[in-house]
Amino acid sequence: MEQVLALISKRSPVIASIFVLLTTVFLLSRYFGSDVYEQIPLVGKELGNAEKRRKAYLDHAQDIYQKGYSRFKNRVFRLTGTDGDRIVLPRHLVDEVKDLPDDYISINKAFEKMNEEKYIKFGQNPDHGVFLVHVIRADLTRNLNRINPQLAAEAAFSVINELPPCDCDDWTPVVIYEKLLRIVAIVSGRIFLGPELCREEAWLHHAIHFTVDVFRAITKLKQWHPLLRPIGQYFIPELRGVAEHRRKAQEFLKPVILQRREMMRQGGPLPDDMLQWMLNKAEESNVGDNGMSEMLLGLSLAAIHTTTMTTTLALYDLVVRPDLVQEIREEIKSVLAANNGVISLHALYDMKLLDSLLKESQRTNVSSLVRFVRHVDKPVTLSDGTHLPAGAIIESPHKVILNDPERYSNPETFDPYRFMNLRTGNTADPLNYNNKEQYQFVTVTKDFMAFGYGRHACPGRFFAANEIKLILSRLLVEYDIKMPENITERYANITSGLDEMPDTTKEIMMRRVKSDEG
Ligand code: HEM
Repeated sequence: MEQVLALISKRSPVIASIFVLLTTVFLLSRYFGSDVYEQIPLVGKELGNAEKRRKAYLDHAQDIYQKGYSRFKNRVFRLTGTDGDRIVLPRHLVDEVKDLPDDYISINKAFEKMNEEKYIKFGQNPDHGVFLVHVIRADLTRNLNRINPQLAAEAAFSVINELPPCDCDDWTPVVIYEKLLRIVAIVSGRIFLGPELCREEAWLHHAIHFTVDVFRAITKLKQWHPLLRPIGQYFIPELRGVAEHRRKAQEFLKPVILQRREMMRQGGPLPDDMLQWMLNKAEESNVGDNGMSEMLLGLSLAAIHTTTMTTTLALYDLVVRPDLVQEIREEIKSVLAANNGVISLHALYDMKLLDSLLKESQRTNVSSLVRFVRHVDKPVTLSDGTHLPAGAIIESPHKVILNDPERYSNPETFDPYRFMNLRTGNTADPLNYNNKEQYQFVTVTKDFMAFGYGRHACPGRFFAANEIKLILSRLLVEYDIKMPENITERYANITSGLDEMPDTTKEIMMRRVKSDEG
């Protein structure tokens, strides 16, 4: 070894350093791969050492979760992910830990690890996260009824403004993800920053690309071994993009925040948007201007990517089913007619087939194979005797649960009516919920965690659900959609590690509905 080192260090000190580093990584990965959680069965042992299991996880994580679930459905098991071992809890134990205090089981530390905080540098003070969730619950969700007309107006405007003209007589190919990204950013921005700023390119560009670069950078970082990520970061241009977009977005927000503070001092009427609701509470919660702009960016990050992905996935499911497009369009039109043409909260609630389609789309396109990811801050012993050591990552195997025939009959079939029929009692409920409204799109249960579970379940889901329904209903009333010539299959999702994402490069064909049909 010494001879090898001497030889290469003579030639190049850089190569020598890399050699030393790789050797260290190899030795450490053997160490980290050793059974630190011996009592918990390891799935995928036969794949080889920790590094081999990590690589297998990047390529076919779903098979490993499926294997673990088939063997240990109601027991704890573990597997090796991109960042070391992960402990997978059965549903009844998720219910047990969800009630533990945050200083035992933390979502923040899990987010930091999952989202590579070390390199992305969200910079979010944990108190800001608590503040943001509080404003979303107390102001955004509680006022959905009041803000719905603004949301509906912005959806109507931006759908037509952002999509190409798509002449009524000609089908036009549209890369729909790109368009939805802008539409979602504008419609969300209407409620986050108000009607003037939500369409400002200076904000839109950086809010959108900050979000896109963050998620791309995370995916790329995960390809590197954890110990090599300090080097890997320099090969990921999106990380520089993240820093640049954050800086530019903050430059944009600074004078906006100052102007709002001035308006508050003058005591005149104040805007009715998320920024203002946050500013109204900022003093009592000790949040400064920099924290405010960090939070607005964090809000866009939480809202834009998730909402765009969910809408794109549902459209991909819909566009290959022309009869369903027609049926949903008729539902929208009849609900509109019954509500004097106004898409009120009540009207959205009545769109039960659309709601069911969205939930079935989430069931079959999971975005992430796991949910309820938490970091164990203080050791915990569960009722079955399992010891969760401090530092462990725990989770629920979301995708395999959604494909378990005991919970969802014929899980391999995409059934857009599934959740509508369960809600109305048209099909028997294998889960025997007392309240069949548990099958609504926004409801979280231990059998359906698309929006998470427990006290940290997504607080923005009510807003997101309304926004998605408003955008899709406007799009379907204004446009015909179909697949391009000679393509009949739904566009396949792209998978890597835990992620299952829509292919964001795909086109669908669009045509403006002739006005007498509209
Ligand atoms: C379809 C769109 C969305 C999806 C699929 C989604 C999904 C999720 C999930 C899975 C979590 C983690 C929950 C857990 O682990 O228990 C979460 C947390 C969160 N989401 Fe969403 N989300 C969406 C839209 C939004 C929107 C529009 C907002 C803001 C208005 C938002 C704000 C948040 C926040 C602040 C958290 C952290 C909650 C906490 O730490 O307590 N999300 N979301």
